[in-house]
Amino acid sequence: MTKTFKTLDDFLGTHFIYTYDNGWEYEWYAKNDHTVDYRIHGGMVAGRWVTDQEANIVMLVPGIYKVAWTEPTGTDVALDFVPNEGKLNGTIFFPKWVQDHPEITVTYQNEHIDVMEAAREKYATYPKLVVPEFAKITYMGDAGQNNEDVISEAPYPSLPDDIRAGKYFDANYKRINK
Ligand SMILES: C=Cc1ccc(O)cc1
Repeated sequence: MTKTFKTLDDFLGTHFIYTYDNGWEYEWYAKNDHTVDYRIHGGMVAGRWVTDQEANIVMLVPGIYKVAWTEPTGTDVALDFVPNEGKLNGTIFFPKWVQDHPEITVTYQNEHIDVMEAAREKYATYPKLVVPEFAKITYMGDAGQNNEDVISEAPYPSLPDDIRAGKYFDANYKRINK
């Protein structure tokens, strides 16, 4: 993708893969102006994936976007995308229980909201683990808004490479092997 991002509309519908400087690899999709989907390929909670997470998404100045949300786990996230420079800055605020029991969150969260809510009541919230990192964007795709094919299956090891190699989506940004 070679476009220059100028407006909020340029950002909405964009699909990203990026690697944080701590080595954690994430895939994230701006599904529409209040919704995000993501998959986690590397790091403390690799294997976790989420669709239809409500988020606040704004453009700060042309081409720079801020996204923030709070999750059923109690994890809070703030991302600042600078796609024209191929980078972002993310801060994740993990409750203590996610640091202590990351495996509970490694699932398709949408089917286990009750498990997340029970864990956040049962285990400790504090002290939180704050992870502020820059990331380099390794893939950008124009998926269009509300595309349910973008984040539609569990992460597996070659998935980011398959996407980057153009083997995962067809010309209409639909999954090839569904
Ligand atoms: C905890 C979710 C999350 C999603 C994307 C990202 O870049 C950081 C955190």
